[in-house]
Amino acid sequence: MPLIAGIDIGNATTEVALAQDGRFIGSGIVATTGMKGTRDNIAGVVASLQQALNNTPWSLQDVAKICINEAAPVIGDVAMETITETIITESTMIGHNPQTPGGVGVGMGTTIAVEKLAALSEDRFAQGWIPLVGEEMDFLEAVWFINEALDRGVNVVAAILKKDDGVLVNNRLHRPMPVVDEVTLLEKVPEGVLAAVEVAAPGQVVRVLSNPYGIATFFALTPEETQTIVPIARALIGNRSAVVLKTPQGDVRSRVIPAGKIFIRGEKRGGEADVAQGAQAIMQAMSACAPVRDIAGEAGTHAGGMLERVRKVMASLTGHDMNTVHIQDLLAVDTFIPRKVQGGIAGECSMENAVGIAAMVKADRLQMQAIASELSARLNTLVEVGGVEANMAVVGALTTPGCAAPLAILDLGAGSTDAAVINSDGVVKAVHLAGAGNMVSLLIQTELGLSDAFLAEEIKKYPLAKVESLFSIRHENGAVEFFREPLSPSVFAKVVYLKEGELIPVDNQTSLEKIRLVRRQAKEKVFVTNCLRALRLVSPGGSIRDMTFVVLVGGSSLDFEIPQMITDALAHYGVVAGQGNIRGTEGPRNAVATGLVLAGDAKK
Ligand SMILES: Nc1ncnc2c1ncn2[C@@H]1O[C@H](COP(=O)(O)OP(=O)(O)OP(=O)(O)O)[C@@H](O)[C@H]1O
Ligand SMILES: [Mg+2]
Repeated sequence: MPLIAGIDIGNATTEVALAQDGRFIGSGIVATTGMKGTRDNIAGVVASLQQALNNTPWSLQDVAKICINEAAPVIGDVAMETITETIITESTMIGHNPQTPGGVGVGMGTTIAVEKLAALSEDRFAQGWIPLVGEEMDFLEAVWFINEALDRGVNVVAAILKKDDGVLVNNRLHRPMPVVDEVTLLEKVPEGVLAAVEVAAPGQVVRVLSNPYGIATFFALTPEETQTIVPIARALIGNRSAVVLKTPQGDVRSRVIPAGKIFIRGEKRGGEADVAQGAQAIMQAMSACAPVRDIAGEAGTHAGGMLERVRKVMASLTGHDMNTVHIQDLLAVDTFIPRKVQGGIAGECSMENAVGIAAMVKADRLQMQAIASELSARLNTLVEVGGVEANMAVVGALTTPGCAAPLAILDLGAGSTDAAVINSDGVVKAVHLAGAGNMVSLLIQTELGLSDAFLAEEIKKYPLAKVESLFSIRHENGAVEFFREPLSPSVFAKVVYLKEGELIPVDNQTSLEKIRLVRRQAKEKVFVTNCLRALRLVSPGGSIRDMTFVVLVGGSSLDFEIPQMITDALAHYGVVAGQGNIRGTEGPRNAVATGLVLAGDAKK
């Protein structure tokens, strides 16, 4: 009864396939412990193996041989290079999304402390006035000041409040006007300067102040001055309310931070790319240098710092010298990050251009050998480093009913996207590329400005809906679903995701459409790009058209939309893609672990 176990240590999960006399008898899956390819993985390996054994009469002592994968970790995908930044050196705008601005419309006038309205001389009544209300003042008192001024004929056109009383104030005014509230740094708003205040109707966004020519019209700006306020207008796009102040010293600009260069050393040629040129330039340089040996960043820049960090983390975890850690692949994607506008008055954010990068470290056979020996000593069994993941994945994928060589596979994991082709003689060609599920979650998290990585992971995995009434929801595809029992008031009017029949609210002010768009784009940017890139590299003739069938395996092929996206993209090349079903029972999971067992068995 010799038992043999194949164990796939992944960036996210450690999977086990367990076989006895050439027959599979169990599987296990647990979250990977520690960084892939390091000693910390052992705890997860043991737990996963134990799980696979749980449904069998055997125990750890009965396992005669274990085959582990040659693991190449993907790290550094947390690094985002900001390439633009909006800086306001003088207080020149307020553009935020308070929950409750009051009124609607645009008002243009001079700022004044609310209590000073009473002291205005009559000849100044007609010019527009915008009172500033600090936190020490009760809203009723502020209303009294404004109404009293209006009654005397003072032309009050808008108001700016520190506290969140916008609606309370507006409801009591004798004349409707835009009221912006929650301006936390109100004391930084100078008195006696020209200002424009805009509040959009509920469900709408500001139109006048998010348009540079709109601002130029109000302040009678010259073409040169209009140039300098473009960043303000850009930062105000999508807000419900906005204030633009004209201060003589106002100095707003969008500047490009030197993001630095990336140097690529290929087997045949080297190349470089400027991070500020965006993802496309980087990926072009990458493909020109394929196959890549190592990647470095320019010293003293963001890019350099990021790639060196990757090397450093790996070196410290494996106890090797930094110079021996090679970065073998990198995926760059264009993205946006909400960044605090420097000099803003109400905690404004502006979406800045950025490049997200996932970097993969070359698998280190010696390191894997060390893990194998330690595991061997611990379990008192034979442990072998079985083989390269993608090669094993093909072997595993071939257990899918209806599959036979020649065949191509795509293993969509957490850290890497792997591809392999096997021809009719059984010869395998494989690649291992950086960027997969973790990168998608990271893009969702940053583009939606979520503080919580778990929420981003959930948004990636589950479809959205909007709760329209206590008895109905509208799914993201437009379908309406009714319920017999009333829904919980906690989800009312919220955007929710549907997880195993449960409605979970997304407590974020972003609209369903925006979340869906960000989610789908993140998946396309990572998986469609990587799948095409990977298939091109393994295709015998260098063209995706040479392939007919592609089997999708790995955790990310369980996604509710990624397989369709890839099928669609490959259909243009006449390639048919479908989800694998490993051993006819495991779905797209367990391919590498199953392949390790089969390869290990064959070696005997
Ligand atoms: N139901 C699901 N829908 C969408 N994505 C999913 C689902 N289940 C798992 N995933 C994603 O699959 C990924 C994990 O896949 P897998 O376990 O194959 O990776 P791994 O082998 O650990 O990583 P790698 O091969 O890169 O080392 C994670 O990014 C996870 O978010
Ligand atoms: Mg994997």
